[in-house]
Amino acid sequence: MELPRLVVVGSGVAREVAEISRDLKLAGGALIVTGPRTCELVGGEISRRLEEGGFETALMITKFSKIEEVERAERMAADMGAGFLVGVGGGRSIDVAKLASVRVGVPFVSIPTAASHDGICSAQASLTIDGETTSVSAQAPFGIVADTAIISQAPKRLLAAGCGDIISNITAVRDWKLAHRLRGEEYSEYASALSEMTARMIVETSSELKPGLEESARIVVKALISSGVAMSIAGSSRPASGSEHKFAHAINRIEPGKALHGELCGLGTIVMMYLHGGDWRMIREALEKVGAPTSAADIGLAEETVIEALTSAHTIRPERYTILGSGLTREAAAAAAKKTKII
Ligand SMILES: NC(=O)C1=CN([C@@H]2O[C@H](COP(=O)(O)OP(=O)(O)OC[C@H]3O[C@@H](n4cnc5c(N)ncnc54)[C@H](OP(=O)(O)O)[C@@H]3O)[C@@H](O)[C@H]2O)C=CC1
Ligand SMILES: O=C(CO)COP(=O)(O)O
Ligand SMILES: [Zn+2]
Repeated sequence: MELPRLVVVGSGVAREVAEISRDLKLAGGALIVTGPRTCELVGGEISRRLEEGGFETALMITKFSKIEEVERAERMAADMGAGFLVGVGGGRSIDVAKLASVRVGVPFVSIPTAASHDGICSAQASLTIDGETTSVSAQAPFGIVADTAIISQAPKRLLAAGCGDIISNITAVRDWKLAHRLRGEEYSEYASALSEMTARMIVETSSELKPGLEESARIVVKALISSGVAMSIAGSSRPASGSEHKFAHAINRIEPGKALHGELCGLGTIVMMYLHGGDWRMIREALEKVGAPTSAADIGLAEETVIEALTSAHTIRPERYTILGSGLTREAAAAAAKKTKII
């Protein structure tokens, strides 16, 4: 079980990045992997603070979490002889830095700029390899620096997406239990209990979570970290990624970049909860309260895309057994989507 050495969550903590790096006994240059927007907002500042603290830095701007970008980061890290990698931004930048760091054999520091995904703390990286979203074993961040002053100022869609990614743990755990019972898949009570409890806490506080509030950013970031710990306990993304994630990945395969990861996972959770015979209205209400989309129309998806994703989702990572089993018929997919009002 790989867990971070140090997790710092609070207002203004990004300013202490050099001191935190020294506390972690990090040495040598830092390759900072960041996105175009997040570089402007935070990445440049992190670089300046590290340089002032005596660390040499180089910046790599990435737009895609693709394996080619990981290879580019590896080359840049090797050229500068980086002692550690830093991911500054959303899930894509963090995943690229995370996987490149383990391939180079150096530690990795995670600096999220939004509470939008639970890869902040996980030891997995989700990347596009040969056009497919693939979950790759990487390493847990050595340190996490989550500055709630920065995170609370991110666009409100990102916070809502983060809630969707956490709420999706409810169906992910149901799928895991099903696979354990039907297929004898290895199962961890601790990982599943932590994952489920984290999701329940977000459902219970959903009416209090407001964009722009540091307290809300803190609650969601801590839940995302907790979800990442559940993945570390399991040694895979199983406690946080089931049928609803397959649906999200299927949508991305049909219409890439149409919506945020957590938004699609939230939408998928509504319909997968229905298939599990659970309280899908409770999921829908919680998503509504946090301002996340609850229908295809909310994110500009065509009904046909949703039906196609529902009927093809089981083909994604087929070894991961879920409620989708060997697939839904077109009629069943359309009926489930209509019943749950996602189309
Ligand atoms: N490894 C794991 O365990 C997990 C990985 N993931 C992966 O993470 C990704 C999803 O992450 P997500 O963060 O939703 O998506 P992105 O990384 O694509 O970020 C979405 C957008 O938000 C922008 N952004 C981030 N922070 C701010 C901010 N403070 N202010 C303004 N804009 C900001 C980014 O800017 P910029 O253009 O600068 O990047 C980007 O354009 C997916 O690829 C998913 O597969 C998700 C869950 C778990
Ligand atoms: O997104 C994840 C957990 O929230 C994990 O991603 P995968 O679906 O790629 O395993
Ligand atoms: Zn996810």
